[in-house]
Amino acid sequence: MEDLQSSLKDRNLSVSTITEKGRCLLTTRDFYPGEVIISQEPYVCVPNNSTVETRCDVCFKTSSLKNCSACHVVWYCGSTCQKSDWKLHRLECEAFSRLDKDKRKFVTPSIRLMLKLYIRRKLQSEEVIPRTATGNYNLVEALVAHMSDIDEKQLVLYAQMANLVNLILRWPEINIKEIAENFSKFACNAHTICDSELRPLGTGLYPVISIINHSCLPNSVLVFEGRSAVVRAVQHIPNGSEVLISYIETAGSSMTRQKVLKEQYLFTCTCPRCVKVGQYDDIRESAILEGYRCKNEKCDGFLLRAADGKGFECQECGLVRNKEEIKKIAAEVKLLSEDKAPKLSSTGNCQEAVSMYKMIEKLQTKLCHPFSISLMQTRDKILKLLMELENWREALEYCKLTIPVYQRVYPAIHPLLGLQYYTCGKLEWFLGDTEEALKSLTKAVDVLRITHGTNTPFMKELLMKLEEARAEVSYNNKQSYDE
Ligand SMILES: C[S@@+](CC[C@H](N)C(=O)[O-])C[C@H]1O[C@@H](n2cnc3c(N)ncnc32)[C@H](O)[C@@H]1O
Repeated sequence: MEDLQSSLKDRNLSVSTITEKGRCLLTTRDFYPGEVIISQEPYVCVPNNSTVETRCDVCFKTSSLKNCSACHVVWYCGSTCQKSDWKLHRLECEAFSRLDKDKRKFVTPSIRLMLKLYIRRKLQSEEVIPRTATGNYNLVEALVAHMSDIDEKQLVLYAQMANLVNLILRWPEINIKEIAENFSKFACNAHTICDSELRPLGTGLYPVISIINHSCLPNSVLVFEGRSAVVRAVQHIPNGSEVLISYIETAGSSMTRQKVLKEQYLFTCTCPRCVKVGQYDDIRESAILEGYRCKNEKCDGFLLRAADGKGFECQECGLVRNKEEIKKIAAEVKLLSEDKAPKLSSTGNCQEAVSMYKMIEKLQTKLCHPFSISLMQTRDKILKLLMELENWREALEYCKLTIPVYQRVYPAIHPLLGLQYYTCGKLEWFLGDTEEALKSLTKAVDVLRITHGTNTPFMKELLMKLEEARAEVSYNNKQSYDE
């Protein structure tokens, strides 16, 4: 802990404790939007490999992969990554090689993350690899596990997974109860590693980043540069403040956010958004984001349960929508969106998937408020499919439909909003509307330079596109002036 405090002191940070939250990370100077507060390499990480997608175990690339010729479980993109991983993989490889082929299919990413945790711990204690102030097993021991808060079913699952880890490693000194507790620690401390466009790639444990608590209105954002976790300020954070990130998708209503936080992270959030639960403004916002639309298509009022319980009443014009009618459409939406449409997308049937999602969109337009999050999510799916089909014009129409909802549900500096502006800009550029592209790319850069910095290949490409758009607009303006 002393090592950690002194390492954090050099970065103008310190660890403290808050009664209702446990440990927290505090600033010891002011931080400004876009500044890196802290970055950390993973203590352990794994790609989310499955039968449909495989990534290099070290850099998470998907191209030119070869699997380890001894265990056939782990994949690398080349000898550089393979060699850099050998000290750690050697022990894992021995263990996998002992396993029957049919047992190897039980080696999920979570099991591998645990195996890697124990291997790293062993190698550090034997001084085969160095321990550092921000990368050592003591920091893992300090993570919250919430063992007394999790339900019986979950405990049984963790115990089964711990047994499997024991079966694979076969180390006499192993403590199964401790492994089960570590699975619980993973559940509320591990982070999903994403690429710059926030597509999930893997899972990692970053024990210092894990000290940072949650807010639904955070002052910082966590992004990844390769495997490194980077926390940047999204607003001015005065000296002595708590650094806060969001653990979840914050677009949902307070009730939805609270439910997710309670289920996965086992706490009740009291951030400035959550304290408003039950207040009129919060009820109204929830009804807009997750509720139904008015029967009168021209009215954009929000609906609340009618006093007689038989329907939902528009708070603007007083019209009541029948509960049974709503139930019927909602059931249709559920069937199509949870079953039929995902099946079509996952089998690469893009055109048919677009048609199916458009049917869902039509139903949701009848059912939901125009600012509904589920309608926005359906349109986002259509947008992505249309981009795969290279139907730029229609994709742009869908992108434009989603932006007002993004602007409503996310703060002005939020990576998802920046990325949506970027998509819009790219589509406008492809379609030759350079002036509009310049506006959208400028908005994207204004957000993403704060959340993502300016040094990654992703940001360099965006900045280059912006420069190109600027040059083209000024060339076009000059041409029309000369004429
Ligand atoms: C990743 S850890 C954060 C660090 C943690 N406070 C600690 O002592 O190690 C996540 C856990 O911290 C606590 N936590 C995080 N944000 C919180 C908040 N806003 N209010 C209350 N507890 C919070 C919850 O117990 C949650 O499961």
